[in-house]
Amino acid sequence: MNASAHTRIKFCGMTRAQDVALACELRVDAIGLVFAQRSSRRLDIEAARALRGQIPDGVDVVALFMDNEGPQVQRVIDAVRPTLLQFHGNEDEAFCGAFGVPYLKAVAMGGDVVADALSRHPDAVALLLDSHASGGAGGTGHRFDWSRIPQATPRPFLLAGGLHPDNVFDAVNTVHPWGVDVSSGIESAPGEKDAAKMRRFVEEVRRADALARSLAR
Ligand SMILES: O=C(O)c1ccccc1N[C@@H]1O[C@H](COP(=O)(O)O)[C@@H](O)[C@H]1O
Repeated sequence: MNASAHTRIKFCGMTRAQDVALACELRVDAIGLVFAQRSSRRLDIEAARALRGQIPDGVDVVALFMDNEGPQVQRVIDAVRPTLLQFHGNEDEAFCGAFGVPYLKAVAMGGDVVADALSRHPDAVALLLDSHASGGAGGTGHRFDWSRIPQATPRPFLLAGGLHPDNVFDAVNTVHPWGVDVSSGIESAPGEKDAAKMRRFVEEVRRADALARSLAR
């Protein structure tokens, strides 16, 4: 058990100023802005720049891509200045590392997990274990079978996929992830976050952290 348990929280798919403001007030660790082509939460660069301007130093700004072209990724980096990139598609290590910005790499836990998928990105800051099958998008609200997570992972990992305020306490207690990532579980509609769900989600993660600390004493 970790005596200083602090599970990182990433709120993803933010599209509205009031949601970003509340996420910052709740002191989440990272805010995700989506640039994946097929997403209903996709932002254009101007909207993303405006939201980015609200986010204080110390909160990671994560730009999420899914098989976007390199020049598109670069345009977002130049205009939005994310502190982290998140690659959710079939991007290889060379592509992910080519932009000189630290990155998270999503691993598809929903299909046939290729044995070495977890080891392919030794330079990633962390892996993001999500419920999609390879080639599928995230942000679906579905969870995967957490028992598929190996005992030891080569990088720290964020747990994603189908998390919400009613299951995140169990998730943190069962899986002990480095962080949790949530999108639809704190929404009232795609891209529109629900203030009460955002608050409860953070409270439940911190309740799980407090339990972990008390068990470590
Ligand atoms: O959020 C999206 O629209 C999205 C689109 C394409 C790839 C990934 C996407 N989101 C990521 O998926 C996970 C899981 O989402 P959910 O909590 O199950 O709704 C989310 O954490 C985002 O990082």
